[in-house]
Amino acid sequence: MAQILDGKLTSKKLKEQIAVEVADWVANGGKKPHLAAILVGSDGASQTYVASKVKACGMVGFDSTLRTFDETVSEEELLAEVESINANPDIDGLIVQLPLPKHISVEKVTQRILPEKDVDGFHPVNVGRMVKNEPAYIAATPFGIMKLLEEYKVETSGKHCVVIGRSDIVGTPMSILLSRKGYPGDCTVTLTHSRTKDLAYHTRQADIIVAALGWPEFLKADMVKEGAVIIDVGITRVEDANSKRGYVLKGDVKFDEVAEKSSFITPVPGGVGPMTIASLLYNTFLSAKGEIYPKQEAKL
Ligand SMILES: Nc1nc(=O)c2c([nH]1)NC[C@@H]1CN(c3ccc(C(=O)N[C@@H](CCC(=O)O)C(=O)O)cc3)C=[N+]21
Repeated sequence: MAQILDGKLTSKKLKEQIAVEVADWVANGGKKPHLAAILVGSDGASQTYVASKVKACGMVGFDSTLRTFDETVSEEELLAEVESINANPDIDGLIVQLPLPKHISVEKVTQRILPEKDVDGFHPVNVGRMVKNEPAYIAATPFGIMKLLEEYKVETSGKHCVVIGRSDIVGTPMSILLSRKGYPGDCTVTLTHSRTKDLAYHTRQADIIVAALGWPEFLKADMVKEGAVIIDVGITRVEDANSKRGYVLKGDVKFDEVAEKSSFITPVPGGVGPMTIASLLYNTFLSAKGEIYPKQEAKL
């Protein structure tokens, strides 16, 4: 039976640590970190995630600003909001919650955010710097997974890691971070996707599997080697009349049967999701301290 990689507990520890450091920073004259979030439309999941982020800011002593727009907002209006936040010296970090409506270009919006405020790590400058192992904001989900592996001292050196899903936000950066030199890294990585032939052939060889394809309960026990480490990034709302909310959350892993075979496994909820939020706070604090992109000296 696998040991649970408890993201809820680990994120709580991380947030407590951030709260202590922020209090100290502010007591020593540092500026209170401030995260701004832009939310477009009324998707239930997006609203939940953004609300969690805003709440988490309060818990660690950050200021937060939430700007919401109707899904009919024009691209131009959204870009103008991004620019206004870029120009606001009090705001350290800006995230634009994805997905965006079809008429708005994610690329355009992402590229308009100043790299030094891009605490999501989605801007090409941050992606490029991450790839080159230069100081960068690292996307919160892969960063959170790295921290979780570290917390539980999961061995990664020389391990074969199979990542399922090649998204910009999770699968691709995850494959890069895990293949990096050092801990947690030094993995041999196979990045698989919807065109991969015989996916189960690959996953059965894996010491570590990162499932990030967004297909509820896709990864079954017969696709997993005995003793593998399982990271479940999926979080899909599946209709369920028996549940009070009308849905249940399902990961990309068939948890019960895979847990019996694996050595470590992340649950959904309570695994990768909370680590994403803690990592976003971490990045925002780095920004406030000027630790990735030095802040301009205040002119007296
Ligand atoms: N610009 C941008 N940045 C993101 O980081 C971003 C995004 N857009 N769009 C969507 C994805 C998804 N994401 C999650 C964050 C927290 C949980 C989370 O806290 N989940 C809880 C459960 C929450 C619930 O009850 O629904 C858990 O797994 O325990 C999940 C998913 C951030 N994303």
